[in-house]
Amino acid sequence: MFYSSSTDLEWVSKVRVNTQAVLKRAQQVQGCKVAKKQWQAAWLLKAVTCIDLTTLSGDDTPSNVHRLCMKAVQPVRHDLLKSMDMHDKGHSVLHSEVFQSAASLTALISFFLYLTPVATGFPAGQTPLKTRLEEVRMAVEDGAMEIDIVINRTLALTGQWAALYDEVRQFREACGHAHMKTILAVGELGTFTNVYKASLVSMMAGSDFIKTSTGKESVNATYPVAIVMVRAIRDYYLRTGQKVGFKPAGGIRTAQEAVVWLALMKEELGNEWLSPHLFRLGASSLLADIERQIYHYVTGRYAAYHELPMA
Ligand SMILES: O=C[C@H](O)COP(=O)(O)O
Repeated sequence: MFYSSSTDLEWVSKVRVNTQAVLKRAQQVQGCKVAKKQWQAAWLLKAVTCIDLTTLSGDDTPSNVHRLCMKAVQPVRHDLLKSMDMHDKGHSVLHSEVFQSAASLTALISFFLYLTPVATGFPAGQTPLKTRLEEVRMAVEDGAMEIDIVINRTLALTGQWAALYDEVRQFREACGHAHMKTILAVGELGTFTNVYKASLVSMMAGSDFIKTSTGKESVNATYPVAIVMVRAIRDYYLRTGQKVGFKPAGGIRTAQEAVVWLALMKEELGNEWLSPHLFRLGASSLLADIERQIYHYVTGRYAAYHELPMA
C-alpha cells in the first residue's frame, strides 16, 4: 500500500480550483448525448457491474439486508440477460453496502458477494477517534473485505489537513488488507478547493477509492464536485503513478444518470476507470430503474410492478 510522506501536504496548501471552469465542464457533461438502443443496454449492463447496492437506513432489518444481497447476486432477471445473450457474462453486482456486520451475513459471502460495512462514525464522522478506529477493526474482524469510512469534516473546514491525513492514515492501517473507500461528504465541505484538498489528502493517506457522499447530506453526488474529484485523481496519478478509484453516491436514481456517470469517467480518466476496481456507483434505488430500462429494451414495453418484484 502506498502512503505519501506528510511533506506532500505542501502540494495541498497550493491548491486553487477554478470554479467557473468546473461549472462549465459540468454543463457539458450534463448535456452529453446518451446512447440509445443496444448501445444504451450495453452501458446499462456495464453500470450494473459497478453498483455498490446500498441500504443504510435506520429501519434496516436482517431480512431486508438479506433481500438486498440476493438482489445483488442476481441483479437483472435471468431471462432478460438471456434475451441479450448476456446470461453467462457475470453480471452480478458483487458489492453491497450495509450497516450490519458482515459476520451476520457470512452465508452470503459464499456467493462471492463483497459486503461493505460503513465505519468511522457514519454519517457525521464526529465520534471520538478511538471509537472510529475500533469500528474499522471490528469490521475487519467480521470479515469485511471493503470498508467505507467517512472523514471528519471539521478538520477539512478548519484547514487541519495534516490532522486529516493522520486520521485517514490511521483508518488505512486499521483496514489492513481490506479496501478502504473514503467518503468526503462533499455537501458539507463548503468549497471546490476544500473538495480537491480533501481528495488529495485522502489519497495520500492510502485510500483505495474516494467517494462523494454518505447519501445523508443535503447535497450529494453532483457533476461539478465529481469533476473536481476526478481531476484530483488524475493529477495524483500523474504525479505518483497510483490509480485511485472514484465512487459517486447519494441521489443517483435513474438509468440515464448512470450512463452520464460512465461517460464522465471515460472522458476524464479513460477506459480503465470504467470497471469496478476503479469505479463504483453508490446507490440504493438505481438498480430498479436500470432493470426497468433493460426490460423495456428487451420486450418493447415497461414492466408492471409484479414483473420486477425485487427491484
Ligand atoms: O453510499 C451510498 C449512498 O448512501 C446511497 O444513497 P442513495 O440512497 O441516495 O442512493
